[in-house]
Amino acid sequence: MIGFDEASAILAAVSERTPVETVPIAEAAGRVLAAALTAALDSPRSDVSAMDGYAVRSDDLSALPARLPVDLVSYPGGPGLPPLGPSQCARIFTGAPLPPGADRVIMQEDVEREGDVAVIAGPPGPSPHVRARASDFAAGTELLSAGTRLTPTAIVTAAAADAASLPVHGRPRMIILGTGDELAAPGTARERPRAIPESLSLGVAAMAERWGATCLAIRRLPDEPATLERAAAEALEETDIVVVTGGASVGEKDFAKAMFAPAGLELLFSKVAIKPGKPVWLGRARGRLVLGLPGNPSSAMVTARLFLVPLLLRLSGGDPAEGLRWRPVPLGAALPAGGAREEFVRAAWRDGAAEPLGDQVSGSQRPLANAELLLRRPAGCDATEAGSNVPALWFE
Ligand SMILES: Nc1nc2c(c(=O)[nH]1)N[C@H]1C(S)=C(S)[C@@H](COP(=O)(O)OP(=O)(O)OC[C@H]3O[C@@H](n4cnc5c(N)ncnc54)[C@H](O)[C@@H]3O)O[C@H]1N2
Ligand code: MOO
Repeated sequence: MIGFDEASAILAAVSERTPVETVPIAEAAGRVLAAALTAALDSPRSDVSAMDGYAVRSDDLSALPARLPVDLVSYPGGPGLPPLGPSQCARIFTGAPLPPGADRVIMQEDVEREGDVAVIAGPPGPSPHVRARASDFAAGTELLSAGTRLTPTAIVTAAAADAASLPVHGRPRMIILGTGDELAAPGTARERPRAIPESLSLGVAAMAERWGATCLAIRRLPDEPATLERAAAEALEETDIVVVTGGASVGEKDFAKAMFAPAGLELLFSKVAIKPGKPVWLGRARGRLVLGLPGNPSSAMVTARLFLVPLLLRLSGGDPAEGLRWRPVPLGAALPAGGAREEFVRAAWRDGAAEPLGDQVSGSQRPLANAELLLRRPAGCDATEAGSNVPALWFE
């Protein structure tokens, strides 16, 4: 059985990417840029004021107090200004262009007005309060490289470059096939004596959408081979990635892999030495990726976070490692020594520390309500004391 890092490396090496499309910048947030973006203009476009105040020539402040007539006014987006002559000043506002000749701005809090004259009594501070032309970036500069995810902050940079539309990878389209005779749509399980609510696909779909995928459909299927094979073939026609839940193990009705056999399933990995989620598998059929998640709900959500999220990032042109940014967090309560498989402990975030949840049973669903973090514990690790740092991921 391979380990988590090995499985992650196999996953990160898949070559599939969604096609590139050009979308209006207003629709590009969250996507991955498919080409480098260069600035169409300088920023700032000219020397501009960083404060509301008065634009002056430093030479005019050699004798204080300086009494300078306010002969000009400069607003952001206002008309161009004539040069500032000796012993003149300009009223100016934050972001407005400095008139030619001015080289610093005095904040209005440091200026007294006597009618049309500005009186500057004290020496100016060290900052000229000027943002120089192109000091942020110059036209033609590469601001974002291909492969950059357009986060809420990066989209501001892209818009500042004066881009109207952006070439980005498509959102990965996903279909979830939930297998199991016992499964019923939530709200209907009580109508059949041995049915249980099909809970998993909703969590998997929500997680995938959060990470940029579009869930085209959730299909709940009985453990019936012919039906499953038909559903597998159909899903492979329609989507970029198929996620199958349940039927991953060795039971007589575990058909998740078998249902893709007529479509020529090639396994990339099957079974990973992790707890929970050992039966997780990844394959390819008819040129589409297929990810199999175990049916136990906690196992399924853990493996969705650890494998589906990086896979969606990869498909959408991004870096799968973006999805696995482990950060050290202090442990709120001691943990016993690790077992034979690498373990991903569900924890809540309480008072600035990760508090391991009491119920770590992979079939449990109630603890998922409070599972905010996954804590990574290597196989065979020593017991960990409260207060020690452990690597953690947000479980969302
Ligand atoms: N002999 C062995 N038995 C099992 C092994 C093993 O190695 N040898 N592995 C165990 C582990 S670990 C896991 S995890 C489970 C995973 O099994 P399956 O993927 O085949 O899952 P199912 O049997 O279909 O279901 C397990 C459990 O989860 C419930 N379930 C399934 N799908 C859903 C859903 N969409 N929503 C809510 N609940 C769901 C299902 O009713 C079962 O209770 O296998 C162990 N067995
Ligand atoms: O891997 Mo299973 O997920 O331990 O229950």
